[in-house]
Amino acid sequence: MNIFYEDSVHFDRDLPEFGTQGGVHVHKDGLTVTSPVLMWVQALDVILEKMKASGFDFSQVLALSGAGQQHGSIYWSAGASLVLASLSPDLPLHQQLQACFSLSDSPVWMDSSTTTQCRQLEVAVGGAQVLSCLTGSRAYERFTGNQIAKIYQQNPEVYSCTERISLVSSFAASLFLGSYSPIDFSDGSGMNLLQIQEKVWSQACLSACAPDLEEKLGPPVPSCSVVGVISSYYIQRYGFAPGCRVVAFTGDNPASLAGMRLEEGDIAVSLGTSDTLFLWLKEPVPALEGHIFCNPVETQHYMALLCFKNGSLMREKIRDESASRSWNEFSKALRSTEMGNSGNLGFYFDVMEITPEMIGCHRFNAENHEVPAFPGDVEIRALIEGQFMAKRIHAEGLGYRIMPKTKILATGGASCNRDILQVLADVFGAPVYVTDTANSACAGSAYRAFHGLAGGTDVAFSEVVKLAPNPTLAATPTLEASQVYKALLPRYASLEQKILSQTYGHLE
Ligand SMILES: Nc1ncnc2c1ncn2[C@@H]1O[C@H](COP(=O)(O)OP(=O)(O)O)[C@@H](O)[C@H]1O
Ligand SMILES: O=C(CO)[C@@H](O)[C@H](O)COP(=O)(O)O
Repeated sequence: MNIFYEDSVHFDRDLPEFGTQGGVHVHKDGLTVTSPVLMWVQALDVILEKMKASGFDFSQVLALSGAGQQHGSIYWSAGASLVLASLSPDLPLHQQLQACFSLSDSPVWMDSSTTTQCRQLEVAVGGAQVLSCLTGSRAYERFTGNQIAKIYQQNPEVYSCTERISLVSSFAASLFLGSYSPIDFSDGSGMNLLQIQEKVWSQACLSACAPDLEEKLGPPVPSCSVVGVISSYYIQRYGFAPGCRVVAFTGDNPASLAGMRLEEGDIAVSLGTSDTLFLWLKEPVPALEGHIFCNPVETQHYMALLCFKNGSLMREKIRDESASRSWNEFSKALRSTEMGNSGNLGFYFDVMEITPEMIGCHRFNAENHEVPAFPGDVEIRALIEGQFMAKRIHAEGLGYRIMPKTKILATGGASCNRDILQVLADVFGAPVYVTDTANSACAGSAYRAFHGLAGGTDVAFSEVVKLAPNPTLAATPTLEASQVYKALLPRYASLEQKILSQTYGHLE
């Protein structure tokens, strides 16, 4: 349960021949975003060579797993499986796999060029909410089904000579297996193709996207499945032990949930440039916002992902306006104002928010009258309480329920601010812990490999990782907090609805 080796390859710097920026190519339309698939293959060569040069003892590895950005897709050309199965240990992977891809540039999660296909998919299945109930999300441009539909429509010849489509995660697993790895349920939930309850491909979605798609995807598997053993290529070239198990790879966010060791009822709050919430859900309520994925460590459960665009940048703006650009002053304001802010509530969205779709600043006094401004201290508390009430309300909208054992794991830049974390603990009525999640997706992949090795679905993940380092307690809810927020939360929710209906009324 200790991390003893870490290394990385930086695509732009270490593989400059591919000419990427931030690991991707943004195309002229500004919407299409791809990465060269051979760059990813070569990155694996580079990292394994680095490990070998450092003296890493591959023979000690009993099992491995991994994670990849969600939604991105790889198109293997006809005959590629034969090449994959007969790799020569004398040559690096990238030299041998050059002719294996029917599409050399893989669409990645940043791509937003498939709006047409999204609307087509929603119409085909009976609407956005129906699609969300089936697959956990309404149609999103980056979700793989819509990407596949675009390729089929715009490049039918590429589609027809593709024998297999992988996600980034199952692609990387395939490289280690020397054969096509199945897609796991959790990362498979980011495709708008998988029925998250039944855990089978949705025939309605498949046929709305492209013909013969089921055979190109292969059957999906539980995320903790052992999908095979390492290919002889790695045994001969790097000294892996024969029989080293490969546990299904998954998406980076599901792997982070495993790395942070979330359990039922827990919530991870990343307070970075944007704020992101990961939730562990037992009974999901798919909605038109957020994403519900199958849970990567407990097959019968779910996880949800909610993104709030107005995170730290909004906090910085209010800090600059109301706390002389100082986090210390900002904290002082939080400490000098009372929970509930004497009934003053605020909504602060500098840029168009995702959850919910809203822009602008709105302030309400205790009588629910909109007011133009608050005193500095009140403004700061209104911002932080408002941000956390919105998180709780939208999480509960997806089926999230706070339980007596709920833990909140806070990460990201603003998680160093104990006064902000105190408000988080108070609004949720649950203790807040801080955790170092740098590389949590990698740590989560190692934990998942261990889980798969220990028996997968037959063994509780929490049992397998119980000796991992624990997060640190940072804030516990104040005694009267639950009373205060019990009254404020419904008020916040109804004011949010009021602003939304005014906005939509205005747009109409
Ligand atoms: N003491 C602090 N209090 C509140 N926010 C802080 C504090 N220190 C840093 N931050 C915020 O952390 C943000 C960076 O968070 P980080 O997780 O590194 O972002 P990213 O999403 O880019 O990885 C900065 O934008 C800053 O506003
Ligand atoms: O699109 C999503 C989640 O839906 C992204 O979170 C991708 O999974 C990429 O991950 P990062 O680059 O942000 O780690």
